[in-house]
Amino acid sequence: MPVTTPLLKICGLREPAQATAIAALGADAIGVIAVPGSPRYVPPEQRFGLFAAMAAGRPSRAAGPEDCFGVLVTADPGDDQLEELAAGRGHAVVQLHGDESVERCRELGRRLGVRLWKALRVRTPEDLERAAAYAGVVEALLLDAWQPGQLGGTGHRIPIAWLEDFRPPMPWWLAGGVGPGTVAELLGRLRPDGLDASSALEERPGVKDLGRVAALVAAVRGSGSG
Ligand SMILES: O=C(O)c1ccccc1N[C@@H]1O[C@H](COP(=O)(O)O)[C@@H](O)[C@H]1O
Repeated sequence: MPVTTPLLKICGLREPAQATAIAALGADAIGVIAVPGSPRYVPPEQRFGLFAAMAAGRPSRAAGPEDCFGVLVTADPGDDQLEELAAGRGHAVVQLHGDESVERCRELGRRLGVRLWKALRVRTPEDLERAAAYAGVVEALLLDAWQPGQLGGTGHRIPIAWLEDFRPPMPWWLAGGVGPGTVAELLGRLRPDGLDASSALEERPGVKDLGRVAALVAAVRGSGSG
């Protein structure tokens, strides 16, 4: 049976030139961090420039299903932040990386008018049982490793064995320590719809090593026949 190649998101960019280069290398999405306190935080007034730079690097220069799209990463946003997260600011998706309940996700979906992904930070295998409740409320789930005192961008991995039987009723992305050195093992054992990579590709927080990004794109594209 043919194996579908997962989509690839490169997260935590801060420089427009990197957004252009990474879209041109063939990433399916880029992520921009809107979580204050993160070393990858980008203030609201700089985000549109990053997504516009990404669009300039798209192979076809026209948005289509196969083109690179923008993801804005937030965590437990308050109502005073909704304006900066809403549609029309260059991103197609808002990734909710905090402790957002199903009800809060439903409300945010109504108020933001963008596609939503819910990140679950997985501390134990039982945490995976929370996934199904988000079906029909968000477009996709993203699994990341739980770490004390940090929301994301930690480089820590979820044990693969916990995920081998994970079949949520919606698309799912795998994050946490994804890089060119780990992708073969991941895709040999798991079938996520997408992979999300950040700190394993970095020279320093927010600055990617483009050689490592290219190696990851090649490894993911070489992983399947679909
Ligand atoms: O990257 C950050 O600094 C960050 C801060 C707050 C919430 C999420 C964040 N990043 C997300 O973390 C995962 C995994 O990153 P890594 O590959 O393990 O470094 C990814 O989904 C980022 O979107």
